[in-house]
Amino acid sequence: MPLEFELCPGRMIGGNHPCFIIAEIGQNHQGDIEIAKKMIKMAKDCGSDCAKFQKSELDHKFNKKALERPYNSVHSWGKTYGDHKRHLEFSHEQYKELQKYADEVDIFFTASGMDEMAVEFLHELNVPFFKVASADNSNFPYLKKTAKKGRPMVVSSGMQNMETMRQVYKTVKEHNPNFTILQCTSAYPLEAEDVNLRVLTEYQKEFPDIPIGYSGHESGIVISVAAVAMGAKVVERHVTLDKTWKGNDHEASVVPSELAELVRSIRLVERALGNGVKQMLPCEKPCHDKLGKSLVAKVKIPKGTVLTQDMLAVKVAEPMGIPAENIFKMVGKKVKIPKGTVLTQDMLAVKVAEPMGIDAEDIFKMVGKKVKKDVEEDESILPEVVEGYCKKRKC
Ligand SMILES: CC(=O)N[C@H](C=O)[C@@H](O)[C@H](O)[C@H](O)COP(=O)(O)O
Ligand SMILES: C=C(OP(=O)(O)O)C(=O)O
Repeated sequence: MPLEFELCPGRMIGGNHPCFIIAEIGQNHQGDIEIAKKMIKMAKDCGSDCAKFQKSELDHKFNKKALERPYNSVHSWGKTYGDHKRHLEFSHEQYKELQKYADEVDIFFTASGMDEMAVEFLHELNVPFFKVASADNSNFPYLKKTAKKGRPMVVSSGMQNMETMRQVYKTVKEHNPNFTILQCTSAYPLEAEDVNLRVLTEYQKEFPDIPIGYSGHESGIVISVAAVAMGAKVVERHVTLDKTWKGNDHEASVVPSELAELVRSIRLVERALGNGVKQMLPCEKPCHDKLGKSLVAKVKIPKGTVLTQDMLAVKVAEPMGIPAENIFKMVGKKVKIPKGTVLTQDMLAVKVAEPMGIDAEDIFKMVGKKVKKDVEEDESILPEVVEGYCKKRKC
């Protein structure tokens, strides 16, 4: 059983706990705090566990030239990348307001700290856990500092290979046992061929003592649901109010109806995953009673016969006999008279018996009568065992 830990106050993840679903609002709020609040409410209404943002201290995340680089994309909110990012970045005060709002709405609130200074701020803000965005999974000084703060961590693994992820695991583990690694491919939107859900299985082998999860950027919800079937204990998806809005992530996001369906589907799949113990369940009884196969005699089998396989057939039988799967165990066994058998003369013998059974002189009267309980070979046939047999001459 992979490790489980408390990711948010009162909310465990891993093991058999429900998958933790993160609605990644990211920068899909268009730089508008009212839209951001609407999205927090929407995340809650759709059943997600957490509303997440992206917090950067832009002068720490980017160098000067990177902020000055022209950003000519249709998704740009400014002439330079710096202008674009400044438009989308909420201030500390706005973060406090959003956190308060999330608290009122009753949904966990956090953000990825996109640089060390942002992590400092989020630590002061007392977020329940730190999200490490893919761009920081190779930022080892950041990982070490963040891990040392002692809050649980969700570490994404986009743009990375296994060797570096092993290093990430070791680095975080050294300072903090409570973290999860998410399989992620950083492309927007992500094609199915590039999702690589099997990495989840590899992660679980490589890192058996932490829960694993999935951060998806594909269109639709099916792949994220499949990730849960493959063992993801955390699922993160970008959310939007409109996929056609300006912004790099909207197309790879889910709209409210999809988010609600994603949550429902994940909860359904969780119910369906079960405990892995293969057994016939009580709910299968009606089907088994109607169509379950059992052993029937292919030929007349007199009492005392040693069974061979060619005497037996497998059928839907009324009443149901010995379960079909026991056919090979039956071979070599001697036949007794089972309950309900109509007696024939060759099933009966006359002996000095203990206890004394039906009088020997009644042997012919027995033929054609049914036995009410199983009679073993050589067992006395008592009057009460034979249906309609009356010991007294008068009946
Ligand atoms: C790798 C990473 O950080 N990815 C984030 C999370 O998935 C994204 O939301 C980016 O912030 C976003 O795609 C950037 O778009 P633009 O460059 O238009 O601001
Ligand atoms: C970029 C982020 O996430 P991911 O790498 O999982 O897409 C993020 O959380 O800000």
